[in-house]
Amino acid sequence: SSLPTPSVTSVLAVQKQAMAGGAPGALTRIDAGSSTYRISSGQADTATHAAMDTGRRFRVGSVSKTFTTVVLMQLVAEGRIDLDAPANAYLPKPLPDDRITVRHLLSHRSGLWDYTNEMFSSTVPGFESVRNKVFTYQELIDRSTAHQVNNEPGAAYSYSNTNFVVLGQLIEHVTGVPMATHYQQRIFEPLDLKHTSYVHPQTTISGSYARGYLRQDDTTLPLVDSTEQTVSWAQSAGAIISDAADLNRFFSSLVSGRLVPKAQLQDMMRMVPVNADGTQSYGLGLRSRKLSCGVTVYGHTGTVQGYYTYAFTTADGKRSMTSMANTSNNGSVNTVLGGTLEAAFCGTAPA
Ligand SMILES: CC1(C)S[C@@H]2[C@H](NC(=O)CCCC[C@H](NC(=O)C[NH3+])C(=O)[O-])C(=O)N2[C@H]1C(=O)[O-]
Repeated sequence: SSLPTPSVTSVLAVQKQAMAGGAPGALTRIDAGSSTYRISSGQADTATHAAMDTGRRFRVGSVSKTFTTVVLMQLVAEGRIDLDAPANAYLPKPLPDDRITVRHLLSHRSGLWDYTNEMFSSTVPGFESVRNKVFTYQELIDRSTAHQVNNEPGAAYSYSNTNFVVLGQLIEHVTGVPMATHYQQRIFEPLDLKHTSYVHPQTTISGSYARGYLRQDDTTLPLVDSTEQTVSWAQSAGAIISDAADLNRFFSSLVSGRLVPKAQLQDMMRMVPVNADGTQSYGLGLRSRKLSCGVTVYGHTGTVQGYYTYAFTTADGKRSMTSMANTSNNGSVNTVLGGTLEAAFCGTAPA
């Protein structure tokens, strides 16, 4: 492709910066045509000092939202769900506003309040209070609807985990099939994503994986090992486990039309700017970022206790990158890690 060669030196510099900022380790995998770049730094386990390596699995957080969107859009293509119908037409218990459509949920324009704002207002106590809990979708939705909405349906973009918890409930209510089965049969098996799983509410990660470390709000205190958790607070909004190779294959397959028909893919990739300079946009369960070299990449980011993830691909799927740092509650590390996008797609060094 006409893209500049990825800069391994720059990826390494970004990962070293992330570690200087407090991440025990980081990994980046770039798949560019027939070339694969595997770059890892630091530790996957700070107790055993096991080295990070790009083959390790990790919790992907909100990258899960794109997987949930693929399931939903397949059901749209099958004529079972209408994007512009009220979500209440498909739910067991109505949302407070009949005007909220399925499309509003997928584009974070429903206005539904994000219950994690309250759940994690105090980072480690919040995490410790839910890490072994199992929630129903309805319990999470009820936490949201106890609060005022952020905006009228469709009136603004306001990112909310609630939207994708409602979508998980909606898909299960319409089909009578659990999300785990949809993910497995509609995505993981067809794409042969051998290292991707949805094991909610199991707390452990199987195979080779990186441990995750949550920074405390009092940053002078030691990191908290947050690896084992149910992620029941997120489920269809954030509970998938994967690795870099599988995420690269998922996003390149998505944009190459292997997961949803053209009409649905076009719907997903119809982007609305969500930041001041228009370099970041959101479509349906999908982010895009316009990079310094003029390339726009499509994918999603993830933040779950102990793990930051960037997973993006070019519009033609010919180059994909996944980058992960095994810490969270550390905004500067998250921002620094985003520099791998410029290194991978523009071949440039971090600013
Ligand atoms: C929009 C985001 C950033 S937040 C959303 C989702 N992750 C969460 O909602 C987790 C929030 C708490 C995580 C925790 N932080 C605190 O507890 C702070 N008090 C930490 O850093 O581990 C995800 O993933 N999305 C990211 C996304 O889409 O990129």
